[in-house]
Amino acid sequence: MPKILVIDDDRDICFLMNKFLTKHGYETHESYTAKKALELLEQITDFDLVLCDYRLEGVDGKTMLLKIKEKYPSLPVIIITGYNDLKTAVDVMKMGAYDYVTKPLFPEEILNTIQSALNAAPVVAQPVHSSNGASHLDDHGDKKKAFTANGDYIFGTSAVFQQIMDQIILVGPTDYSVIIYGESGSGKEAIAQEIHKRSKRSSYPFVAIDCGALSKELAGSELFGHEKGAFTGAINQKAGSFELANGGTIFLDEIANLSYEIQVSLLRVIQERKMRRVGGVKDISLDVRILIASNERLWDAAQKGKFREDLFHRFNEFTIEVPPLRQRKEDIMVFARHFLHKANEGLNKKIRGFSPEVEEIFKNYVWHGNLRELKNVVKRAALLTDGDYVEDRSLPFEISNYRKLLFEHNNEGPAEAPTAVVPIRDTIATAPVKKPFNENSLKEASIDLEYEMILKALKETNFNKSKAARLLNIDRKTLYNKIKLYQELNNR
Ligand SMILES: Nc1ncnc2c1ncn2[C@@H]1O[C@H](COP(=O)(O)OP(=O)(O)OP(=O)(O)O)[C@@H](O)[C@H]1O
Repeated sequence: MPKILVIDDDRDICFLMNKFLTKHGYETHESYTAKKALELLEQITDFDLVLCDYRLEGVDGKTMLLKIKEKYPSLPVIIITGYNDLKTAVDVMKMGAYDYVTKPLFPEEILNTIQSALNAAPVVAQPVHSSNGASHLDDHGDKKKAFTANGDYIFGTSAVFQQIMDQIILVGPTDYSVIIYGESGSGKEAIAQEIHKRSKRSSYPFVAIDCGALSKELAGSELFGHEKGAFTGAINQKAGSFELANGGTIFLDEIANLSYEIQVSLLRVIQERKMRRVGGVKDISLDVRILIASNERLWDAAQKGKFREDLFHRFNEFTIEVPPLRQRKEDIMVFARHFLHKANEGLNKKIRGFSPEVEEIFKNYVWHGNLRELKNVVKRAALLTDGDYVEDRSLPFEISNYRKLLFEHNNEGPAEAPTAVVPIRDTIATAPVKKPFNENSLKEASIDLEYEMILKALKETNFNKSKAARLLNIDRKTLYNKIKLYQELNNR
């Protein structure tokens, strides 16, 4: 029976999750505080999954995630977050969370996410064997059909995605290292998997490692393995990711986060094509293709002294740039339909598509969390849809009202004639993390609270900004200034 740790200071949520998950055959343990959760993780060492609220009293989700990952790097962690914290959710994904679910919580949605987290091999993705692809992709020609080999990976229709696809086709069969650049959730790992599938290594493992989630202390052991007794806690001998990937491909996500020492070891492994486990004396021969991903330009990181230049040159054999979803709007509905098709399968539903309003909203929304955000929004909307089409009422408030929430960003001129427009959603997405009870962040916490009140007033007045300002007992200009300040704070 899989063991799940639920961490939430809302006791009702813990209670309900406990009841619901137990009914579905899981053993659950709950904790209302970060401290107790960490104690539980010390006592019970065989949890299969952690479900953790982002805003715990005194500790934010990032710190909590780091602590969990420090001890159990491959334990899947699902973060519970409000839509206001989406930017933060994106960040925790970068740090190795498996996925996030947004409040209000829907048990079925959580169950779905838990099941896919438990079914997903945490590190080693199995070689893919071909099966029938998704039907709606068939009219794109043979070459491209191959991309649906596991029925899961699809291609967009934008010119830029076509170009990415051509690059995958070109570089896939070679043994080149590839650097994949792109925002979080834009599909870098999916591209890496596709490259692997198209290589002669496809029947060997594909191992994905999130370097952002590796603590400095454990990174060596995670990547290169360790011998029994190599350090305190090394109770057994363990093979590292490189060894597991032997013959196949290793994907190092957020590579710039690796410490300098590990970068040195990595260079040695690449140059000599062999490695030693931590505490080991025997060399192990390696034949592994390395694919890497980064949010940050590695050349820039090298200039700042954060990333070794020699390592950069080793990897810099081929580069793929994945633009954010908002810059390839033609892809949005292609992916939305694909995710709906997958959600239908998972939920045993037959939703036929999206209402024209939803399509319009999707095309105009900013998608800071890229494909991952789109996938989660579609999954939830599918869950809430009873009819044939997904309607806008099934979307999160911030998305369905995105246009209404467009906010003038003009301090001086009349509000009616704005010179620039700043989507309020941007400020939501970059909301600073509230750190209650921390003296230093008291100011941030109060700004955050102000922002929530502003959003509430806008909702209550149906987005009439003058009325909202009156309700808040401030003038319109002050309202704009507050939003501007909020955004500046978040852009720091
Ligand atoms: N071409 C695709 N077809 C189908 N699903 C995709 C495709 N690309 C990405 N996805 C889905 O979108 C989500 C995000 O993709 P992925 O994990 O590859 O992004 P990423 O850029 O590696 O994110 P991060 O930097 O946060 O690790 C995943 O659930 C993935 O399955």
